Amino acid sequence: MRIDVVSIFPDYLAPLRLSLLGRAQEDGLLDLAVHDLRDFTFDRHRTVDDTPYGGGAGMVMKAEPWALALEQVLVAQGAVAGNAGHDAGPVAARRPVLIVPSPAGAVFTQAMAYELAEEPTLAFACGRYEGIDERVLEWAEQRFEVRPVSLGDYVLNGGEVAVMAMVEAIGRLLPGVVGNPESLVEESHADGLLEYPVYTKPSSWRGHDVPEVLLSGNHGKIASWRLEQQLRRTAARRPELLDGADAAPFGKAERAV
Ligand SMILES: CN1CCCC[C@@H]1Cn1ccc2ccc(-c3n[nH]c(N)c3C#N)cc21
Repeated sequence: MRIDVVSIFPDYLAPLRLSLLGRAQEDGLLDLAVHDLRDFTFDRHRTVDDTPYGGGAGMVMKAEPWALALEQVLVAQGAVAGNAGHDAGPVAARRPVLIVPSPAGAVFTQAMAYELAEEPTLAFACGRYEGIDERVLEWAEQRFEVRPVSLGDYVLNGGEVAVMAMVEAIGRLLPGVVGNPESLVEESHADGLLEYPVYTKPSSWRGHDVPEVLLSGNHGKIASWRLEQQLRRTAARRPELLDGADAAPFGKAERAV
């Protein structure tokens, strides 16, 4: 998978070069390109923002630098020929996905991560200030499948943190990135439930003991205990998830904790 990220703070994305995703890039499983939006400005101050029409606090990100940056992304992702002129207009049949982090977007979910992990390319537009001139999204709609996405119901200062989280959630699903793909199956949200509690040595620690069933070697009992823990945790912490999960083994009575 190729991922292109456009930001005025490219160094914010540096942690994506570390750990599992860094190894994935070294192994050729993931190709990550980060573009500085200011490289697509031509004034002395490399201006990317201006005052909002209609008044109001703050500044809005100017449209032209974004169009130039996203046109370069289209070329880099092979969606258009490199010699396409300025604003070459609508492009190839398959429009690459452009994710625009925004508090006004659809909330990012594990299901979305799985869906996006199937894409050959992804592009991310990290806004700042009060946001990006809306006409950029209108312009981009003819060239990308534009997806406004929110990390959650709280306000950040820009899109970079959201992109870091989304790229990690998506990247770890790519084949070969996580050492043991089995571990992807049992984790939170993979089956619609929160994950069960985990323990390691010593079996007794400061008066706290590991649940006996986990020391029994009885894999059937361990599996049942873990599913029960998932259901109890989900019922207690995220009851709204239980409507979509496979909670058949337990009636509503067992779900209440
Ligand atoms: C604060 N400031 C004025 C109010 C509107 C937002 C703006 C800041 N800001 C600019 C671009 C931008 C992109 C994403 C987010 C964002 N916030 N919360 C999320 N879950 C987000 C995502 N994903 C915030 C952003």
